[in-house]
Amino acid sequence: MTTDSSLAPTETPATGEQPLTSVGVLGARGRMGVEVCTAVNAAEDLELVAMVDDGDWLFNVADAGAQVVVDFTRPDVVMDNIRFCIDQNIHCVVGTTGFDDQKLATIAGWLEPKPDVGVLIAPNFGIGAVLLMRFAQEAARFFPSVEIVELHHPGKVDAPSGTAARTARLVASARRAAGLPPGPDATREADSLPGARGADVEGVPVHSIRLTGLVAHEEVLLGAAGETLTLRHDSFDRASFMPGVLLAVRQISGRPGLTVGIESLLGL
Ligand SMILES: NC(=O)C1=CN([C@@H]2O[C@H](COP(=O)(O)OP(=O)(O)OC[C@H]3O[C@@H](n4cnc5c(N)ncnc54)[C@H](OP(=O)(O)O)[C@@H]3O)[C@@H](O)[C@H]2O)C=CC1
Ligand SMILES: O=C(O)C1=N[C@H](C(=O)O)C[C@H](O)C1
Repeated sequence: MTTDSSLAPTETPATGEQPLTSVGVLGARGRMGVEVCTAVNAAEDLELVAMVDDGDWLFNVADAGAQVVVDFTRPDVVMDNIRFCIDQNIHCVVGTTGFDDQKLATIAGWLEPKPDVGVLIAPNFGIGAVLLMRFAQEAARFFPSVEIVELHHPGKVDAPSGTAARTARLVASARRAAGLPPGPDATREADSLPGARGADVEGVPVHSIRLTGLVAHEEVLLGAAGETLTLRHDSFDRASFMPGVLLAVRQISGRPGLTVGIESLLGL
């Protein structure tokens, strides 16, 4: 165990005579990759067989016999990595961001001739962040105003964050299902500076902050007459993502096809 989380799904199962699951990590020297390698090394039922940080060495994960690959790389390379793994019959657990419906459909198409291969893509492996998304979805229809603020370390390459984009889509979808307009009740026409009101994700404003000292944080602000509700999640350490990553690594071989998010693995 690499974390002090008490959540049952993160506990290393008793191994007995079970064979170890061979894991390869893509982006192994990155901020997340280092943490994943440490977590896999510490898990009694998993074996770290390949660490890759360069697309040219991708074949290493296949040569090393990886059964599961964990990808924390970059939005511009992750599709090639997933394609390679599917072709090699290797299950994928993907934390890299940047997926839209079109890319997910492409991956689903690649999986069609490979009925035994599983790909799980999660914009956030933090249990608290997953719950925040669920709570925001639940609350969205009760408030005419919803805005999202995501706050991250300055090295983050993408904006808005994958988590904020997914939260906004879930909120918009919950509001549509309730017969409400997806976005807030505020006007945007009079913005005097472009960007002052944030990015527009399916009608929901998303504001991105990059600040030294931060890791990964998100707030969903909901407003109605005379009241507001603020939902906030903070990842102060990348260890917060490891229980979710290990849960996915352990379950992916039993979940063929494409899975988005770890909600179903958590029974949500
Ligand atoms: N789902 C979740 O819970 C989380 C998701 N993330 C996401 O994970 C991704 C990575 O984040 P982070 O670790 O901070 O980023 P880093 O930049 O720290 O790490 C990315 C790593 O990937 C390497 N890399 C680049 N191209 C390839 C390739 N073709 N094959 C293998 N490795 C490659 C990079 O090497 P080099 O530097 O040499 O280019 C680098 O070491 C981002 O999309 C981020 O948003 C982050 C945290 C949690
Ligand atoms: O880059 C990060 O750090 C993170 N990326 C993910 C995202 O874009 O949502 C998850 C988490 O916010 C950390």
